[in-house]
Amino acid sequence: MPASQGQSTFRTLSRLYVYAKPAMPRIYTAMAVSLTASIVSLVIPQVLAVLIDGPLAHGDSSQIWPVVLIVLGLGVIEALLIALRRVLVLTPGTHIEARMRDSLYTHLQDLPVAFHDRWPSGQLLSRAISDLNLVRRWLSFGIVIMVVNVVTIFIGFAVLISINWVLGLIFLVASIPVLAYSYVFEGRYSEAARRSQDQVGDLATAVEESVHGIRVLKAFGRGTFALKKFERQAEKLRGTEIEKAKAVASIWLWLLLIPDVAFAVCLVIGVWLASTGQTSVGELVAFFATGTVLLFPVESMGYFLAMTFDAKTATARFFDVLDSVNTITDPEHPVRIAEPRGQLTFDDVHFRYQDAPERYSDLLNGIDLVIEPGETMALVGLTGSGKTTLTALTTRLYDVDSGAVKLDGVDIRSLTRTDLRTNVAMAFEDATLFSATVRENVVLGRPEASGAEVAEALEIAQAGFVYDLPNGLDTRVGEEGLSLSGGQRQRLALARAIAAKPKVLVLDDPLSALDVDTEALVEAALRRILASTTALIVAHRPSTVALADRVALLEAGRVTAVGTHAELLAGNDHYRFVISSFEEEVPA
Ligand SMILES: Nc1ncnc2c1ncn2[C@@H]1O[C@H](COP(=O)(O)OP(=O)(O)OP(=O)(O)O)[C@@H](O)[C@H]1O
Repeated sequence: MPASQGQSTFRTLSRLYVYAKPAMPRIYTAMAVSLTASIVSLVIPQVLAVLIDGPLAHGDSSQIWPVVLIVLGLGVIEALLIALRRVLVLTPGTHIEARMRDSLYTHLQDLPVAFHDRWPSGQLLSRAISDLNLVRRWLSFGIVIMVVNVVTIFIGFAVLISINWVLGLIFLVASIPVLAYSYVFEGRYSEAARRSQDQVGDLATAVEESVHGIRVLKAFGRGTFALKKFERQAEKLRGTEIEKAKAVASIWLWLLLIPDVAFAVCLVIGVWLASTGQTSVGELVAFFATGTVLLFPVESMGYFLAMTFDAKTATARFFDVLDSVNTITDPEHPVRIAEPRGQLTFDDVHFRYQDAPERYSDLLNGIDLVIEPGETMALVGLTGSGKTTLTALTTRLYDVDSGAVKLDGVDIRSLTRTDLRTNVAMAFEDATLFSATVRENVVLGRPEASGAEVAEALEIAQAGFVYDLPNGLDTRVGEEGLSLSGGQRQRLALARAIAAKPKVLVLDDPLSALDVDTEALVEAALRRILASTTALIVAHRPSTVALADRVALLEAGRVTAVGTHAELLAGNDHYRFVISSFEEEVPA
């Protein structure tokens, strides 16, 4: 259970203060304006009492119209104040929502990959969209009306008691079961609200997954399977929403019933008091008119309590993400490598994924490897041996558990992440492109790259096809580059890594989706830049191994052999075994 879940409503909601602070003057003003409107509405019955007990009782018709005009004037003032309240809270609410969304997005960008491994995207999406929407509605509407309602109810009770303390006390006693039920309601509703918001996140994940994997689902005819899964989740959410609605309905029942019963009791006693001359008709009318004014604040309390608990759980879910600590941060006193040479060293590196079973030894269990400046090292190993994981350590997508990865002898944790990632660029097998232009995608790692550098990177990656796109480099590629083929996406991702002009290039099987001819062309062009760049290339194909000066063999969490391809082929059984699992033969 997230820590925030056990916290009180007040404590959770008070955490919004940091975001709401700039808007607080307007929110306080809105409360004051709204409270004035409520007080005006409470004054109207008093004026009516004066009208009934004065001009009406004495048959003084000349005094009736001025009093009627006062009532009308008060009504107009109340309406204007309510309109002003709306104007006051509308804009600050949207600003707060935008600020919270910005900080959520910034934090998500900053959090390490390990966080994103654990959190389904739909849960993050629902927090960024629907939860923040709930918080905005509460801050710009719910909290103002809640506070004003509570104050109005207190003032109203005081007025009722001042008009007639016997009848007033009956109302006061009637409020006790309402308060008790509100307490029960909090527990019941808050729990369901949290469940519902979590289920919205699960549903968003299901939609995201099925849209993302639409080709696979269609190709395997598994659309019905996805639909059934979606329906089950949607049905679960519907059940929770009904539970919430039932909880609200039951508190509404009490909030409607109890004041009505109190009204009926007061009516009987009030008529008796008036008939025995213990109170005037005017007082009685004022009492019931005031009671009627109080009905809305009392009856709407169920709605606003539900809104408050929705906002509380939404706030808790927001802070669940924001409280997630980023363990991969910049050092307090970063080291700068004045002139990076590009030597990459793995020094007794240990690493395991957080969710790996304890009985497993470390996935990387003491890696020692030195890649000299300008050297191209191929990394070879059986599938699942940890090659991709090893490459991810070079840019601190994950941090080592012990040992160190070093750039020019400096522990990469001593560099700022920006410095590190400027010096080390990666291209992944699964090439992700963003919904932006081709150019924007290519210069992602180095926005200042010149036109000539972009053209060179595209040429090396054999990505000349971009010039044939409708708007050339300015063509927007679709979400994740889905409008391009796998091989085209890989070539753009490779061009992106090359355009970053790093000292160290880390390529995780970057040519796997290319046909043999294109791969040969890319390799020939790559050789040119690899001559001056340190490179670590995960190889699944003999042709990729052929690019390398030396090959490192990853076996059981360690680098068990380093040498030229020919040396390893001649003297290492495991290497021969791994190579034999490749599809083609490598020229020795
Ligand atoms: N994000 C993750 N969380 C937990 N375990 C992971 C994660 N990524 C990979 N693993 C596990 O770590 C092991 C090594 O994975 P890795 O992708 O590094 O291997 P690989 O050698 O690159 O494999 P391949 O040659 O198939 O690409 C696998 O058993 C995998 O299940």
